[in-house]
Amino acid sequence: MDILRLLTTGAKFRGDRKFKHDHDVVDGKSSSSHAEISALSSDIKKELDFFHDRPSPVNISAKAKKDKASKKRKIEDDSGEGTHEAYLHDTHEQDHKVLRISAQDLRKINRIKVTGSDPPDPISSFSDLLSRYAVKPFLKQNLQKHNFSTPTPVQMQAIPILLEGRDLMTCAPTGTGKTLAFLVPLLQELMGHKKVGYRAVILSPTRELAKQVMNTASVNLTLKIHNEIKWLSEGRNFKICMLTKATASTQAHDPTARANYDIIVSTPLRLVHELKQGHIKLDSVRHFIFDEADKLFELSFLEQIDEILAACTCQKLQKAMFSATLPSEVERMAKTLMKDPIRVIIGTKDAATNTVEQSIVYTGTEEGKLTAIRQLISSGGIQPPVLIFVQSIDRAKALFTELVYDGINVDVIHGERTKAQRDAVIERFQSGEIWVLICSEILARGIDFKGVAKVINYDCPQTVQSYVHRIGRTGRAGRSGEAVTFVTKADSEHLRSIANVMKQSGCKVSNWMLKLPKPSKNTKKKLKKRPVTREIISTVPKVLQEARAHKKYI
Ligand SMILES: Nc1ncnc2c1ncn2[C@@H]1O[C@H](COP(=O)(O)OP(=O)(O)OP(=O)(O)O)[C@@H](O)[C@H]1O
Repeated sequence: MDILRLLTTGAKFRGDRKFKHDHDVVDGKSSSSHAEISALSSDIKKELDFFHDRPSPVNISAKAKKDKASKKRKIEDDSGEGTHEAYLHDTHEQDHKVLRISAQDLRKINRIKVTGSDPPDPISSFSDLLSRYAVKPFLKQNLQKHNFSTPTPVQMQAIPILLEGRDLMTCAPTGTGKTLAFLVPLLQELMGHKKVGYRAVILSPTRELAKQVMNTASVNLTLKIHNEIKWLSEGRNFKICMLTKATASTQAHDPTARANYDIIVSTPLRLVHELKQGHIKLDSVRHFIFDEADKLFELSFLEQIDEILAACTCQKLQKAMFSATLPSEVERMAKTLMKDPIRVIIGTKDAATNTVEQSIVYTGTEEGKLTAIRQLISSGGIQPPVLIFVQSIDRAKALFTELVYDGINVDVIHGERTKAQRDAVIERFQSGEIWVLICSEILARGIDFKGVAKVINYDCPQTVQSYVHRIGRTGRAGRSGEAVTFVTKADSEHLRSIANVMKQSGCKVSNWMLKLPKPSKNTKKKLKKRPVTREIISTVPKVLQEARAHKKYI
């Protein structure tokens, strides 16, 4: 028997939940409410509790239990090093218990692994920033105002490292707040410099080069960063140059405006273009952030990264890289650019976020996928908002045509749609007007859609990194999510590595999947160059397909 057939029994769709919750989410009644995060996280295990809404193990320690009346207490520091105050939150913010735990324990509880020379202790609360680093009060106030009460593990460790001026390489799961982890120290540091033009660069990758001149992902990534800078810097006048095709012709060129800007947020291609035109100078840049760093260190970007770094001539250039995946070869390469870097891994390297319930469905054939998705929908197993990933633009269009004919509230985003169309689709998806969004790899990274309930990998991702980033569009900021991956026989080469990711994040996986043979180096190379060839998505007879082709749906 084909072992892949066994996967069919692994199908697990929940039809018991109604749409009400998701309506509330997309209506904004409960989008990213921290009350909800709190409720959800009470169900999750301690190591998954990135957002600390669940009482900490130290909170329920025997010592803490003994002395309930006391607001402030001390826990002996067994390690004898790095003792500091830790705020462990009760459900009511004002009811803090101030405990003393070691840096070691704090790291252990939060699964923070640090290597490198003399790393600073992690912070345990945003208040630590005031007491230890005298950060400007506006940062703490803005965090509070926007309900960010406790740092996530990556923030606990990355913020002090950056505040101490060190270079940093970070790998932390998707949706765990890496953006704030670099923005908080960056804004603090910028407050201390003289305004002399661009002093910080935040680089985000474009999705694909050449053919897909489609910048939705990168534009939205840079937009995400831009938005976070905006609210975090409320009350202060930071000027951000978001380098896109549209803005490049205006703000970046104007020498008076340039002198006032503090931060450039850009993609490598755009920045190199502006450098070559002589429109931008980076000689005052002191801080360099590589967001989605592993993508930026792919071969296709290296030349541009070199050119950009060569333009940053300031002696004191701090570099930091962040990603949810960090392949070893990328890490090796990145290390050569850094000075005595500290390496921070949250949980396990290249792991999926633990807040996503992952499953695999063997569908046999391409046709089987359509049947599976229709079954999923008719059984009430899809709770919006849902993201469906496919392998190519053509497949995105074909699946859209199929699903729209089924009367599903669906739309599609790909490189052949205009920028205005793409922006409109994203806005409608975020507002809840569209329930199901079909997309190519383009939306796999970085995008912080609020409350995506489910990710469906209609086409199996071709690398572990792609899998981790795609499913990371759900289960963000401590919320729970689901991810289903459809596989056919053609995907058998990828199954083992996906099964490993699932196992690492605590999902049930059949042993035989983990025991599948490793693909050879040659096969891996081939797969990298050319993704699996798939049959056309369609259950419609050819005659009808042709008739449809005359109409314009997209
Ligand atoms: N300390 C915090 N408490 C609660 N929510 C937070 C905290 N920090 C960040 N968030 C929220 O978590 C969400 C995910 O953050 P962010 O987009 O920075 O994740 P990420 O780690 O960069 O993910 P990805 O790897 O997918 O890009 C955002 O909505 C952000 O506002």
